[in-house]
Amino acid sequence: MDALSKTVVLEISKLVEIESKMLKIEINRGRNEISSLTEKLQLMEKLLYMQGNRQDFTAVAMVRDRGLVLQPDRTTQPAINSSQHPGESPRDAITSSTTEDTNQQQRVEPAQSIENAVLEPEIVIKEEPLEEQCGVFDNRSKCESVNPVVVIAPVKSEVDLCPPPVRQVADKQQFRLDYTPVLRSLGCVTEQQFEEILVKIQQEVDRRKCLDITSAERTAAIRDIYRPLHPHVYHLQESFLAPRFKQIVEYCRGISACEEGLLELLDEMPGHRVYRFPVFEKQFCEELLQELEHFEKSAAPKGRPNTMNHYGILLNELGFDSGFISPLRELYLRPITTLLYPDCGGHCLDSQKAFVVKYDINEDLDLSYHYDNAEITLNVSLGKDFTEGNLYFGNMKQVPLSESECAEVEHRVTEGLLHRGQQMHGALPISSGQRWNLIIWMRASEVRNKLCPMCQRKPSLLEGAGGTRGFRTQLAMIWEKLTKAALVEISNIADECSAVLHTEISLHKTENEALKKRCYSLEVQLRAAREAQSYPGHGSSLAHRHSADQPHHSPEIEGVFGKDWCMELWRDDKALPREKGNVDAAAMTSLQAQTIDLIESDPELIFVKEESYDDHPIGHGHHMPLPETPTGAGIFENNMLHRSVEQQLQSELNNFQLMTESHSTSQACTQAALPTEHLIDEATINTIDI
Ligand SMILES: O=C(O)CCC(=O)C(=O)O
Ligand SMILES: [Fe+2]
Repeated sequence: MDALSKTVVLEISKLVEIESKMLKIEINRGRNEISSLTEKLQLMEKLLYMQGNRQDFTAVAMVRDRGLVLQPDRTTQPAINSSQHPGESPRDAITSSTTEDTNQQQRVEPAQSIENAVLEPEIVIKEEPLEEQCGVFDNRSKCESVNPVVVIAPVKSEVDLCPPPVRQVADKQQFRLDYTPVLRSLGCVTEQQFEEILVKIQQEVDRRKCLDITSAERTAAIRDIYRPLHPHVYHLQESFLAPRFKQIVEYCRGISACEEGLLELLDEMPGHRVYRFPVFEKQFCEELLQELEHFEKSAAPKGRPNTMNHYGILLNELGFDSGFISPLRELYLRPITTLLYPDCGGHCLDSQKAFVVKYDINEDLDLSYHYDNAEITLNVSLGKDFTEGNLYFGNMKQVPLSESECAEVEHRVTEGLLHRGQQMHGALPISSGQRWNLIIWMRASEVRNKLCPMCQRKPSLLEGAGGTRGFRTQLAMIWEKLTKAALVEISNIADECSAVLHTEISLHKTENEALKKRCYSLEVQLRAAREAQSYPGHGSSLAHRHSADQPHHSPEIEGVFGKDWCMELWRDDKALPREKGNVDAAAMTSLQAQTIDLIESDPELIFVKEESYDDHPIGHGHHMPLPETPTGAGIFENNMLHRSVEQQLQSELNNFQLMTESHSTSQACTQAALPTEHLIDEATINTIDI
């Protein structure tokens, strides 16, 4: 197993080494390209600014999460229904979902109209790891169209200029063809201006390419630097969850659960498929906020939650994913989304991007109209003492803005709003306090592998940085190698073990054979001794020889195995435990019993004893057939066997008594006169007749 661990370490080190080399290359390349693209972007900003002030439309470059969001002012985004009701304020166009919401609506100050909304141009760039921008469809793979989607559109006629793939951005001619009309309309007319834009775009592309690396670096730094205030909030517990939420989930887990039944348990925004329900307990929200504020104040590095929110926290970098967000998605949210959104991958959500967004009077106040890079989004309000800041929802992104009708939804602390990621929505400005929200963008690779939700194309997946294969794939290969190595190692160990066992078995066999012979020999001597007893004149020499050759302690057969004869092993004393001092006498009794038994009955009885030698079990095929014994066939139990031998000895002695009385003198004289060696020889061929 030690060799195995070494292989693991070796393989993983190799993998990490390759991975880091690839990352370094990527970093360098990205750094070089960033500077040139930055300039281009600046120029583009200028152009758009000029254009925004000059023309009566909003230059909205909606990036569809992975591209540039160029919007002159964020307050222009809630220009809800403005096209349908010219002159009406965006907020007037919002329809409320509940009575409470209606009251809320009446209290709201009218927002700026589109006409007066064009203030400062703003470039909002989605800041997510590249793989989250457009089609991370499996580990390390990315949708090929990774460059920003430049969607430059007046509000009333959104124009989506699909992006050329990265390679083509480098192809100036192609870019010119694709973008010249729009850029011209925005005031980009000279060759120099055009060049500058190209540089900026390229820089943005490259910046995005590095995002996963910088995120990994931040994650590592946070792990090193940051000490949590409430470590327990990182691990999802049932006690964090609102009782009603648990009931809803319980219902969804039931086999008879259906959408209609579920809808009775939720607040629904009619026609929008937006649902509201309690998610967390108030106390948990407070503790989570304390933890997040503690992190905010710490020296740990922080990334922007996305391209649109400037303030907030990426929960994966802080370490919330594995212990909190993933189980929340898998165990609690998926049963709900399975019933509510089977058509949007609600049944197969398999990853997420989770973050917290923060709104404050001196920071972000609201969030522009947008859609998410998600199949389903859960947005939970965490607090803190804010007023206003409701959400509003329009149609799915495919529906032209001019045809969209929006509705405002009150967002209450501890409650969640569940909606399709591709449904257009935004957050209205807060008027006081802070507003913190937990956002979980839930994704289904099954869905996005077919159609990228950001560029609406079938994604052609690219290998991510880190070699030709994804990290997981490589890890799987290492695992396979390890399994094979383990198999070989384990087989070797098994082979060794069985070889030892086989050797031991054959040793035992040899030992048994020798012991058998020895038993016969002793038996012969015993017999001679008996006869000497009956015929004192002839037997004295044999009796003497017996006592000299076979002392009454364990005999040794050094010539056979170079080890002591072990009577205990042979006889298996487990069933008849004895004090050490009694062993020798008992051994001899038993030996005598066996010796006679060998002659009286089938010698194979000896092998039955060996089988009960359970410290060295004999494998299949080595079992000896059980003889029919006077005490019954196949008795393995040691003391039973021992008793049977004793009984046999007793009967043997009785027989012997009878025989000595009835034997003729001549017979006895002939036997007694035989030399001992000859007797032994005869005994070994098992032909002694008594
Ligand atoms: O601020 C909010 O509640 C909306 C956040 C949101 O829609 C998003 O992050 O995708
Ligand atoms: Fe959103």
